Amino acid sequence: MAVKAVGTWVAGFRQIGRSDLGCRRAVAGAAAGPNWTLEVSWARGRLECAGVCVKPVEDVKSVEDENLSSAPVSSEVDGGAENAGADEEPGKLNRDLPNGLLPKPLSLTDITVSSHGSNVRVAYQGCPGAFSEAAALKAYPRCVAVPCEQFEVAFKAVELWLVDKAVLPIENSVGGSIHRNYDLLLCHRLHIVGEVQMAVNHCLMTLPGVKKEQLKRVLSHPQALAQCEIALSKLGVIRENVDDTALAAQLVASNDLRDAGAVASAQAAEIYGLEILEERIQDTPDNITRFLILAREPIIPRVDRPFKTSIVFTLEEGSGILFKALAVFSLRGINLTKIESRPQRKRPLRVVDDSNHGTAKYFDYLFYIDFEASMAETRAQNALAHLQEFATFLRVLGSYPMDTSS
Ligand SMILES: O=C(O)C(=O)C[C@]1(C(=O)O)C=C[C@@H](O)C=C1
Repeated sequence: MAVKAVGTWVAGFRQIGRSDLGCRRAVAGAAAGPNWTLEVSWARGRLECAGVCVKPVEDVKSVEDENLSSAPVSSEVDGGAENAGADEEPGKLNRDLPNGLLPKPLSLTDITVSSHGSNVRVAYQGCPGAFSEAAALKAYPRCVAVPCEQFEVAFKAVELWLVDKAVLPIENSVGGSIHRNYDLLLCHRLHIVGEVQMAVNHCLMTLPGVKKEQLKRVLSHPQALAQCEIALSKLGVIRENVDDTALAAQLVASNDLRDAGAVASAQAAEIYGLEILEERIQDTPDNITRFLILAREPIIPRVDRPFKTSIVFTLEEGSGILFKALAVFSLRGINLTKIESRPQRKRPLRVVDDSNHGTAKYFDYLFYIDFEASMAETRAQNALAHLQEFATFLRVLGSYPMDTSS
C-alpha cells in the first residue's frame, strides 16, 4: 500500500504519516519553505521502503488524519481528500479547503525535543513487540517508535528524514556480532550517538491451549533461535527463521498455527494473544544485546562522563601491522572494548609478492574498534593521528556516552 502525503521540510524538521502501528498522522502542507511529496510504502503496519520524491505539490494526494485513531493506513489514504488543491496556483491559498486540509503551522511542541525523547521518531527493525522496539523505548522512553522491515530501511529512514534516529542491534552476549549492521554502518553516512544495553529474555509461546508436545516447529529471528539453542534442541523442533521475534508471534497467532511456537518477548505474547509456555529459555540467564543509536549528525564529544568511540579502518600491508595499530591505544592507556573484522567485499583478496615464497593471496579486512575514550580527549586524538600513519582508510563512526546503566 503506497501512502502519499504532503510533508513539511522546514529547517531540518519534518513531520510525516504514521501507520496504525505507530505512525498515524500525516500533516498536510508546509508552514514555510517549499512543499515536497513523500512516498512511503507500508505493509503489515511496518515501513517497508521509504523514498522521498520531490514533486510539485499539485501532483499530490493529500492525506490528513487528525484523530490519531488506530485505523489502518489504507483507510487513511482512501478517506483523504483526493487531489486536494490540485487546481490551485502554486503559492495561492485555497480558502475553500476544509480546515483539516489547511497547512498546520508548526508549534513550539513540534520542535521541542524533551530529554525523555517525546517527539523523537525512532526507527527499529521488526514489528511492535520486538526487542529492538523495547531498546528504542529504553533509549527514548517517550519516543514514537517506528517499525521497519529491514535494518537497511531503518538506516534509510534516518537519512531521508522520515525519522530522527535508529536503534539497531550490533552484538549479543551469546550470538556475537550482528554483521549486517557492521556492514551497513560503512555503507551509510550515519553517526553513532549512543548505545543501549538491554537484557533479552526469550519466551516460548503458542496459541492458547497448545502443549509443548504438539509443537513440530518454532519460529523466530535467527539470532533469537541461536540464543535459545539448548532449550530448542531439547524440544526437538524444526527452527524457522523469520524477520524478527515479534513477527514470529504475529504469524503463529494470525495463521492459527497449532503445530508451531514462537520465541519472542513477553510483550509480544501479550500483543498477539499468545500463551507463554516457558520464560527465559535463552542459553545463559544473562543474555544482553547491545544496540547502537544512529543519527544524521554526530554529537559533540564531552569529557564529563564516560564516553566510547567507534572507528573503522583498513591497514597497509606488512608484518605486525595490526599489532602496531592496536598499540596506538595501549601506549596511551586507552582501553579497547571491541574489535571486529569484516572482509572487504569489493577487494576481497590482497596479492602479496614475497621474494622467498612467491605470490600469496590474503583476505583483506576492515577493522572495527570501540575504545573507551572521548574524541574530546587529547589522548584519543593523538591515538588516531598515530593510527593514520599506517591506516589506508580511517573513519570515526561516533563518539558517544557509554551505557553504564546495566
Ligand atoms: O527480533 C527481534 O525482536 C529483534 O529485536 C532483533 C534481535 C537481533 O537482531 O539480535 C534483537 C535482540 C535479540 O538479540 C534478538 C533479536
